[in-house]
Amino acid sequence: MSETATVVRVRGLAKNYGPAEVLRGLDLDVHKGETLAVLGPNGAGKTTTVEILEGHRRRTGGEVEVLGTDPGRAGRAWRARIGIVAQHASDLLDMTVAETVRHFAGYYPDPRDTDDVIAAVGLTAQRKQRIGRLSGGQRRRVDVALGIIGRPELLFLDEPTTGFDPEARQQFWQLVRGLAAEGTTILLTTHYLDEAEALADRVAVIADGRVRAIGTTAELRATAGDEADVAWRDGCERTAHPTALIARLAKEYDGEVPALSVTRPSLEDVYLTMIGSKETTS
Ligand SMILES: Nc1ncnc2c1ncn2[C@@H]1O[C@H](COP(=O)(O)OP(=O)(O)OP(=O)(O)O)[C@@H](O)[C@H]1O
Repeated sequence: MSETATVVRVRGLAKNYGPAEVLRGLDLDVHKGETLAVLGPNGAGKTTTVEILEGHRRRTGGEVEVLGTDPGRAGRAWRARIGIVAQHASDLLDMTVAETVRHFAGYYPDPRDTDDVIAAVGLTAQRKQRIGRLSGGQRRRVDVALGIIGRPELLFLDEPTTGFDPEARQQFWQLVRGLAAEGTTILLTTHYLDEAEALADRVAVIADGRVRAIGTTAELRATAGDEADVAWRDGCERTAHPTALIARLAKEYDGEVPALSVTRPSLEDVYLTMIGSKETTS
């Protein structure tokens, strides 16, 4: 079965909102056990794509298979195999953290232990606090807890760390790495390139309703070619042959080149070029 290797298979996905064509032939595979990060500018269609994969939104056209099933027709058993941390936090009632997580655990056939999950998201001290009295970042952690309580095979994380302080982000990254190490397939959308670099096996860049590029961060960086910026006290130059330039400079200066630096394009530079907000050469 295709399910063993490919957990998500998308071909020619199209989505229109009225006259607006948001997705226009999007192709994407997510392999079993990998963490895939989806990047793209505001309005690129990341949430739309994720919600179609979750079965929460209808598509206009194309083929979609998630865990071997069309999410548009999937039932309860399929739903129990996926976990969702949506972009907009579920605003939950007057219940405490522990009550809420326990309540959601009841929806799944083989849930994780409630206290373990609360500890994993760093809310042990708040377990008896009402959700309404938590900070924004703490509420987001509850969302994460609810997303993983059912021991999902496939976890969707839509901008999960928005509003997290730096320490909470680091803790969350550890948590995601742990889930990945247990074999969970993870599809993550993010605006943070460092988050994509820290967590993702592969990165997909969505722009103009399609996947513009997909690969490891090293592969995406390599699309920038061999060019590097060489700068020194008396000048700077962009070149595909930085070593040769430095050798020449070393001769000119007869030894140490003053204030020498070599800079390769960052993932952010490559990304911004890809989505068209930055020129390739300066
Ligand atoms: N229910 C809707 N009705 C009409 N237009 C919508 C609807 N939902 C989304 N859109 C539009 O579709 C486009 C894609 O939205 P989507 O939320 O998928 O983008 P995104 O890549 O997740 O953006 P962000 O990075 O800002 O979260 C946007 O132009 C948005 O305005």
